Amino acid sequence: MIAIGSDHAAFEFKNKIKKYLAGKGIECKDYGCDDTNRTDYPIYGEAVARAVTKGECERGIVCCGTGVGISLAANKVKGIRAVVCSEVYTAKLSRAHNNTNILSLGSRVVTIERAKMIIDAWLNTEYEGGRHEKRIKMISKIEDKN
Ligand SMILES: O=C[C@H](O)[C@H](O)[C@H](O)COP(=O)(O)O
Repeated sequence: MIAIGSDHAAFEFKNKIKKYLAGKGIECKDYGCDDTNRTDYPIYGEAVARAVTKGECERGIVCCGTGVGISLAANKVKGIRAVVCSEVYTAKLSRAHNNTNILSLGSRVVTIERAKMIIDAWLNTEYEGGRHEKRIKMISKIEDKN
């Protein structure tokens, strides 16, 4: 199950992503927003992040105008590693090396066709572990200092 969320700027974009994932047989749970009325991305970034850390969903996809604000909000939740991507290479490496658990996309930055390619790369790449594990643990330790 993938948790998904957006602000108003990416509402239509999110719906296209949901349709794309449904076509692939991937289930999504939508944490809002529910229309194009202007709203605030931290609400949805946090909601998706908590769905992931609570284990309601395995991973999350969030979207706002640039993908930046909503990823910043998600990254404030302990245990979240959210990445903003506008190309496939970073999406793949963020999984393989950084074990990202939330993908963030900017509806005003990438086309929906590019977003689909980024999503496919991100969903289909496994974390490699090994030498990267120590670094992920170091990130967790930074959280513990807060
Ligand atoms: O990082 C923030 C996002 O790109 C927001 O989607 C954006 O700031 C919303 O802008 P506006 O309220 O002008 O639609």
